[in-house]
Amino acid sequence: MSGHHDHSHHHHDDEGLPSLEEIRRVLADLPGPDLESATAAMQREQTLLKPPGALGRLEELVQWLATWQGKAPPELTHPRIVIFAGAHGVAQRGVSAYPPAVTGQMVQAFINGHAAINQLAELHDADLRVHEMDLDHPTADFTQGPAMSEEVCARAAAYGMMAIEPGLHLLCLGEMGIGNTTSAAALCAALFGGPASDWVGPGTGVDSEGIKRKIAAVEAGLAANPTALTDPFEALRCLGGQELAAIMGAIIACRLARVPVVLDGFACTAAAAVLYKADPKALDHCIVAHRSAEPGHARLLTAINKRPLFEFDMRLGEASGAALTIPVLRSALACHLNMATFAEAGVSAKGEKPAGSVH
Ligand SMILES: O=C(O)c1ccc[n+]([C@@H]2O[C@H](COP(=O)([O-])O)[C@@H](O)[C@H]2O)c1
Ligand SMILES: Cc1cc2nc[nH]c2cc1C
Repeated sequence: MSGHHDHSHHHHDDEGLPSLEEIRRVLADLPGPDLESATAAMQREQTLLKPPGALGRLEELVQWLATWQGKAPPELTHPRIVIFAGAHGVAQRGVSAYPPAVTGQMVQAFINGHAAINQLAELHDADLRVHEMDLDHPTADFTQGPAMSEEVCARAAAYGMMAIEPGLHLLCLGEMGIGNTTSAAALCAALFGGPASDWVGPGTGVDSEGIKRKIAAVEAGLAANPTALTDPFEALRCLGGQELAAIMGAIIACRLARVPVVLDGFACTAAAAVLYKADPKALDHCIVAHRSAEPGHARLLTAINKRPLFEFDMRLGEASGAALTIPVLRSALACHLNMATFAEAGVSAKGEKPAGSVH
C-alpha cells in the first residue's frame, strides 16, 4: 500500500478542533464554482475534433474537474483514495453477515495489500490511505440512544478534514465498517423519511431474517433518537458512525481546498447526504461513482439529485467503485488535453461549405 495507515486516538486536548457548530458556520460560507476555469475548459472543448457533445459525460467530467480544482486545464496526476474504518455498536444486533471483528481484520488486509482496493489503487497509481477510527471503542448501539456524543462526532469530522491537503487533484472516498449499512439506512430514514424498509437491504449479504432485524434496528433507532429528525448533524451524531462523520468532514475540507471528490457506495453517500440536507449546494464538488447494488442507494441518489457514472452491481465498499473513476477521468482528460482542434487537423467544421462548392 502506498501512503499511510493512521490510528485515530482519543486525545483529551481537543483545542483547535472544529465543533459541529463551527462546521455549520463553514458550511454557510462554502466557496462556489470557479466559473472562469469552467468557461476556459468549455471553450477548448468546443474547438476539439468531434461533434459538439460527442464525448458525452466525459466532457462533463472535464468541466467538473476544472470547475472544482479551479484550474483549466485540470490535472489528475495526484489522486488519493481514503478509506475511513469505524466500529458500530449496532453491529451486535445480528444486522451483518459478518462479525464486527471483520472491520479491524479488513484494515489489516488493506495494510497488507490484500484487498480489492489495493489492486485498484496500485493499477491506477493512486495514493491509498486507511484511517482507522477508534475501532477499540465502537459507537453506542443507536437502538438505545445516540451512537455518539457531540464530542466524538465532532472529533471524527475534524479528523476527516485532516485527511487531505491542497494540491491533491482528486479524493476518492470510501468506508469500512461492519454494520454500517444499518447505520446508513437509519441516517437516510431520518434525513429523507419513508419507512425503514425503503432504506434497508442485504448489505454484506444477510438473509430475510437479517433484513427483518435491520428494519427493526432502524425503527428502534428512530424511536430512541427523536432529535435525529430535527437536524442533519444531529441525525449523523445519533445514527451514524465515526467513519461516516469523517467522510462528511473530508468532503467539506475538499471543498475548501479545491479538491474534487468522488463518492463510493451506500454508506459513503449517506454520510455525504448529511451535508446535502444542510445545504443542497454542499455536494456540488462531488460526483457519485456508481450505483451500488444496495437497494437504498438508488433512492438516496434520487434524494440528493446525483446521477452515478456506473451501474456495475458492486456492493463492496472500501472506495472500490470510486477508484474505478480514476481511469475514466484520465481518459476524459487525455482527450481534452491532446486532441487536435478542427483547424489543427485540417478537418472541415460543422456546416462548413464543401471546398470548391458553388453557391
Ligand atoms: O458500498 C456499498 O454500497 C456497500 C454495500 C454493502 C456492503 N458494503 C460494505 O460492507 C460493510 C457493511 O455491510 P453490513 O452488512 O455489515 O452492514 C461495510 O464495510 C461496507 O463497506 C458496502
Ligand atoms: C470481506 C469484506 C470486505 C469488505 N470491504 C468493505 N467492506 C467489507 C466487508 C467484508 C465482509
